[in-house]
Amino acid sequence: MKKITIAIDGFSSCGKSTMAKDLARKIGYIYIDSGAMYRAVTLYCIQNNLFKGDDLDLVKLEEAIRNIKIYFRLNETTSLPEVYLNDINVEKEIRTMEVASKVSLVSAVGFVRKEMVHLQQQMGAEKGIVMDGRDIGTVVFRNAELKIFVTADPQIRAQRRLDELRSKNDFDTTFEEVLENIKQRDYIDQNRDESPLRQAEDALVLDNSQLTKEQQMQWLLDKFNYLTSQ
Ligand SMILES: Nc1ncnc2c1ncn2[C@@H]1O[C@H](COP(=O)(O)OP(=O)(O)OP(=O)(O)O)[C@@H](O)[C@H]1O
Ligand SMILES: Nc1ccn([C@@H]2O[C@H](COP(=O)(O)O)[C@@H](O)[C@H]2O)c(=O)n1
Repeated sequence: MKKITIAIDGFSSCGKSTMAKDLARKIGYIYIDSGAMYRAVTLYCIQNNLFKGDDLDLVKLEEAIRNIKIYFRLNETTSLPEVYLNDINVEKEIRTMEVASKVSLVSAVGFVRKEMVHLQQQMGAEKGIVMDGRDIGTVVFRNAELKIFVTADPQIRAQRRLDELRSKNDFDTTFEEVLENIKQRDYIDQNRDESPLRQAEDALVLDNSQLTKEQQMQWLLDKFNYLTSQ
């Protein structure tokens, strides 16, 4: 069967990667979490002291950006791609609240986006890919055959993320901190000049506030099956 490109965009912590990962596994496509790439650049900025508070040293970052090597490698046990920053697996380090609190500042920078989009387009050149993010259907793969825009109530998103943090033994972060981070990232992502978070005109919208993971997966699979049976 001819492979297609699937773009899943939407708000922070609304379940995009859960859906994208599950679908890719079911249909045998490559899965790419584009947010992990922006998180990896942010981790680089933190590790190299490019932040003074919320001020980012753009001159140093621009000098460094071409030497920041980001790629994915499959974890043989989980069969999921994991992100590498300059040859080090940083899959765990990029998921901290510190990175989450700074990533939208980094992803708003034009030259950072240019580099990441270029890499993402290379990864999807052969199709057969499910990529999730903020600008996949509007910028990275404008011609994607299937575009999904996911949303959910912020309070529900925050509770899901908090449950996840608790399951990873983070008992320090509060519900209010998670909610604030989600709202702040949504605001910056929607209001930045470079590729702001928008629903593509040809995207199908899914509000999964009241859906289980299984229900949202079935919804997505139905859309995929319908499209590829045409
Ligand atoms: N329908 C659902 N019901 C309950 N929990 C869900 C549902 N979908 C996803 N989750 C959980 O919500 C949390 C956030 O999901 P996920 O990481 O997939 O979101 P995301 O949109 O990719 O987030 P981010 O933009 O921050 O990367 C995860 O803990 C996930 O297991
Ligand atoms: N295509 C994308 C993907 C992500 N971002 C930015 O990265 C942040 C982290 O992404 P998650 O999916 O891991 O939450 C996100 O808040 C965006 O600022 C982006 O700009 N474009």
